[in-house]
Parts: sequence; C-alpha cells; structure tokens
Amino acid sequence: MIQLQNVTKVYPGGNKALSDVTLRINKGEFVFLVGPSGAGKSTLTKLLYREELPSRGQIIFNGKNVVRMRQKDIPYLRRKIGMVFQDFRLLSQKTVAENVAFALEVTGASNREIKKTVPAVLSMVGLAEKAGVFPGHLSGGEQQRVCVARAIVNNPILIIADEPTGNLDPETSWELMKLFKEINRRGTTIIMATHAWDIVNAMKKRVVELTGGKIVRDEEEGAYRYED
Ligand SMILES: Nc1ncnc2c1ncn2[C@@H]1O[C@H](COP(=O)(O)OP(=O)(O)OP(=O)(O)O)[C@@H](O)[C@H]1O
Repeated sequence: MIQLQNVTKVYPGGNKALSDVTLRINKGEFVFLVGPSGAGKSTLTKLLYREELPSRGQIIFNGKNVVRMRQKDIPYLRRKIGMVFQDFRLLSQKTVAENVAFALEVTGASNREIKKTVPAVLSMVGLAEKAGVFPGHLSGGEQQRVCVARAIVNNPILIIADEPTGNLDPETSWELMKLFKEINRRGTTIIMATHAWDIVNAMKKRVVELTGGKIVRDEEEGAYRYED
C-alpha cells in the first residue's frame, strides 16, 4: 500500500532529514516509527501526505505516485489519510461534534451523512456524551479521542499518528492505544511515530527505527531499543 523507494529529503538550508530510505508497508499493518529526536520520523510522515516533497526518490501510496501527483489530486490523497498529532490541534470555538463534523464538511459530505456519521464515530471513541462540549472543557485523553474521531470520520485507509501519547499520562495513553488497536483490527493501516518505549514493547508490532535519516532496524514484533 505504501512504498518509499530510495527517498532522500534535504530541507532548504541543507538539513538532510532522510537519506536513501526504502520502505514498504502493507495494508492493515501497524507500524511504530522510533528513533531519537531529529531522526526523520516526522519528515517521513509528512512525505506521505505530501506536506513535503522528497529531494530524490519515489513514493507510492495506494497505487498513486505521490511525488508526481497534481495539486488538484492532493485533497483526495489526504482524505485517505487520517492524522493525529501530539498537540491535538482541535478548533477551540467548535464543540466536539462540530470538530468532527468539520472534517466531513470539507470533503463535501451532505448534512444527512454528517448527522448520521458523527454520533457513530463519537460513540466508537467513547465520547457520545461529550458531543456538545468544547475541547477546552475536556481532559487531554478525551481531546485526543476527539482527534481520533476526526481522523477516522472519512474512513481513511491509513492513520498517521505523530507522538499521539506525548501529552498524556500512562493510563490515558493505554486507553488511546486500545482505540488504535481496535481501529487497526478493523483494517486501517496505522503508522505511529513515538518515543513511548513501554507502549512499543507491549504492543509487539512492527518497529522501524530511524537514526540520522536512515532505517537502521525493521522488525516484526519488535521492541523499542535505543537509549533516549
Ligand atoms: N522544515 C524544516 N526545515 C529545515 N529542517 C527541518 C525541517 N523539519 C525538520 N528538519 C530537520 O530534519 C531533521 C529530521 O527532523 P524530524 O522532525 O523529521 O525528526 P523526528 O525524528 O520527527 O524528531 P522528533 O522525535 O524530535 O519529532 C532534523 O535535523 C530537523 O532539524
């Protein structure tokens, strides 16, 4: 489903974030991206949804060439990818339900569809009762679950989570991981960049480790190894 072929990314100014990375991820996989700060994890995810372009190499996502994709096709690519960030990025002036609905509205969904889908997704993440609440009145774990609801509402084939538990306490982090596990079980591919070694060790999923922009390890049922 995802193929990176000899991908190198040099940012303007000369920072080399990725160096000759080749990686294949199949549909339905759960992949942890680990590695020290600055290893290139975020850069790799940004290349997938074309927030950044590689300096060299090819990226294929869902049968499409991401690098050569025309500007008008980028929204379709992004609709297939749900994003979850460490810092939530919810709209503070909109309620929980409105935040989730907004992700549907921008894709041109009908009101009928929105009315049907939003409650279903909120109940899946365990927030049906919080639909009318503003994000500022929610705990960190609840806010992150709103983000997950927003990420899955368009039925993406891939979820990219960049350090999703970075602002959560251990117990809340585990609750969130259960949710990701369930989403993955239903068939959605998940790529999660994380420093949470205990979670990586317990989940026993594929681990891809980057260091200095290179893949230094790629293991099925891997563990988190390097010293942070
Ligand atoms: N927009 C940018 N412009 C210039 N250099 C950048 C930019 N974004 C990232 N970099 C550099 O690219 C390298 C990789 O950064 P990246 O954010 O991908 O690492 P990371 O593994 O996600 O780190 P962290 O775990 O701290 O989030 C770093 O040296 C970083 O300084």
